[in-house]
Amino acid sequence: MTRAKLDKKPQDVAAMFDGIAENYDLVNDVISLGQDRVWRRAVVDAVDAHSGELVLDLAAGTGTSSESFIRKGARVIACDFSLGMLQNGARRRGGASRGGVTFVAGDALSLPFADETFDAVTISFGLRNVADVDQALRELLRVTRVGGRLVICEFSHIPVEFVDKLYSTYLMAALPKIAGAFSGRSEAYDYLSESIMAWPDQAELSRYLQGAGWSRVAWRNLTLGTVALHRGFREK
Ligand SMILES: C[S@@+](CC[C@H](N)C(=O)[O-])C[C@H]1O[C@@H](n2cnc3c(N)ncnc32)[C@H](O)[C@@H]1O
Repeated sequence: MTRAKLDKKPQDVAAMFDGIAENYDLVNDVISLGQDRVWRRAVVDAVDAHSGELVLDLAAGTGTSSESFIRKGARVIACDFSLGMLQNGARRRGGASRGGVTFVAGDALSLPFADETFDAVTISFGLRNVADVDQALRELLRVTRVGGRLVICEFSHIPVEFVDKLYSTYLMAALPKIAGAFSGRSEAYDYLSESIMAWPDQAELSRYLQGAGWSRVAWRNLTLGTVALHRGFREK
């Protein structure tokens, strides 16, 4: 099976997600001990989508991160470049455009949308996988209307060093084995652990957002900082 490496070649990343699409949501529940549902609720609250708004859920995968927005009356475009993930999500929902969620194939580095299309843009557990984070943040800014907002949900780092070290041990030693038992694809979860450990911390990611043109950037930690929500606004 193809597994991505830290150079995050797009074809490797897309093929890896194609390979784990079938059990993707189940494995998330298992390895996060159900915390993924808490994180998703926090994203929905942070995006705070209103009825009639158009939301881009980038790197949406099977669309699990997209679903909750429609309950608030917004329409959602769930965009991803893994056709395996998109097809799995569309199959489960009975179509590629059903009940307010529309699946669209697209690359975060060159989004297939016009300037200022969306009221809000969000990306959950996707930004860490793109080959050029700065370009993805600039693309997200381009497709957001002036006054619109961005919410990023991504694995991050526990601010207490010895607890972070313990967590790293779990990531490297246990997580790929547990995920492998449920998915049969432990290599993909080796990549997950490695990419989390190599990912910038909360303050550094904030600087990336500011550098890409996002304003009023802030973050907050979830589950001790294993996950962080970053927020920004497009002001001009
Ligand atoms: C860990 S999954 C997250 C899926 C979903 N957002 C969730 O929270 O369950 C990461 C997703 O990012 C997608 N992805 C990675 N790089 C991408 C890119 N350059 N353009 C579009 N999607 C990308 C992958 O195909 C994969 O579906």
